[in-house]
Amino acid sequence: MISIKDLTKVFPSNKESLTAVDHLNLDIAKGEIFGVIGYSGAGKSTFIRLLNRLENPTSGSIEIEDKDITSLSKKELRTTRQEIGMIFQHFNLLWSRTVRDNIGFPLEIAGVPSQERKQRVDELIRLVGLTGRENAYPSQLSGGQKQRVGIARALANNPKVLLCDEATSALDPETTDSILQLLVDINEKLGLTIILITHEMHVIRKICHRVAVMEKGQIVEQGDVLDIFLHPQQTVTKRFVEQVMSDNSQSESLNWLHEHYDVNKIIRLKFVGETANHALISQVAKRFDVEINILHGKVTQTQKGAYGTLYVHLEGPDHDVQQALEFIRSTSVEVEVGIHV
Ligand SMILES: Nc1ncnc2c1ncn2[C@@H]1O[C@H](COP(=O)(O)OP(=O)(O)OP(=O)(O)O)[C@@H](O)[C@H]1O
Repeated sequence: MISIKDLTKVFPSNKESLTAVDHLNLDIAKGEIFGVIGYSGAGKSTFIRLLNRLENPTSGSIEIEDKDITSLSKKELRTTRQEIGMIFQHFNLLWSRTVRDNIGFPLEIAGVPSQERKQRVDELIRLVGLTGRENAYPSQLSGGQKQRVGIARALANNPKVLLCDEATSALDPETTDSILQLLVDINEKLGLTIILITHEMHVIRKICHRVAVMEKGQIVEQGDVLDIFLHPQQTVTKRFVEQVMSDNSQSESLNWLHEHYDVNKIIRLKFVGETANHALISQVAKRFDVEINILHGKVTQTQKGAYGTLYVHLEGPDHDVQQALEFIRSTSVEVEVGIHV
């Protein structure tokens, strides 16, 4: 649905020009929730602003449903922009207008007659869960409610794609969850393609189907969210995955394990799907003359299913331990012997 080829944005400057987006190539399918993650300065904001031509590219092309939006005239661009909704970290609402009038604003600009506008605004208010707050002003709303207004406004003209620029970065964790859930609901209900940029891996984990990792204006790694979490290749990706996987209790537990067990007998199992490990552990215990103790584990949910890591300790005659390990390796579970903290 969206095909980006060799997209480049150079900001000229007196001293040295800066390449914020550097020959970026990406394809995004219809109905996907696609996340782009990167640290500050990676070029994410520039990239997303190129997608709706808030920035003009230096070179390259962006096709949305076979229309190259990099070669549109100003007039064509005005109508095409209605097909691309956008929400922002700081909401960008009109402070002197009520909820209803903020949501109706893009419809006014598009010349929608007032009766039809009213109907559409009512629908959108219900969709984003703002019933009862229609006549409030932005200053009277919580952060989550403001973002709901932002989402309703972005959806007003039935866009083909919704761009989210760090849409939950200004919100507390609970409100973040409710806004992310709203985005998932909208994606499922309307089949809307969503592209979001973020520096927070838990946002990617919770709602994205696929993810691209951006560094120095380029995409250095991309794939299904579950694959990226299980097999991150690049250093930057590994750091992002650790944001979600590691927590204090985990590193404390691993330190404790290191002090109390022979490290060569600690096995890390990586598995996909919650049930796999339960069946596996009991099978190993039944088939082989080994004692298997579960030491520590964590299961993480993504939009594409669960994955987890389990630390176990195997005790028994060497031969049996080796056979048990071979058996585990023959399943889809990955085995790493001798963890290092
Ligand atoms: N209008 C501009 N003029 C000159 N340089 C710019 C402009 N906008 C962005 N840049 C530069 O381009 C690079 C990428 O910035 P960008 O804001 O796209 O990154 P980002 O990944 O979104 O980071 P952040 O989350 O901090 O905004 C940075 O070095 C930034 O200073």
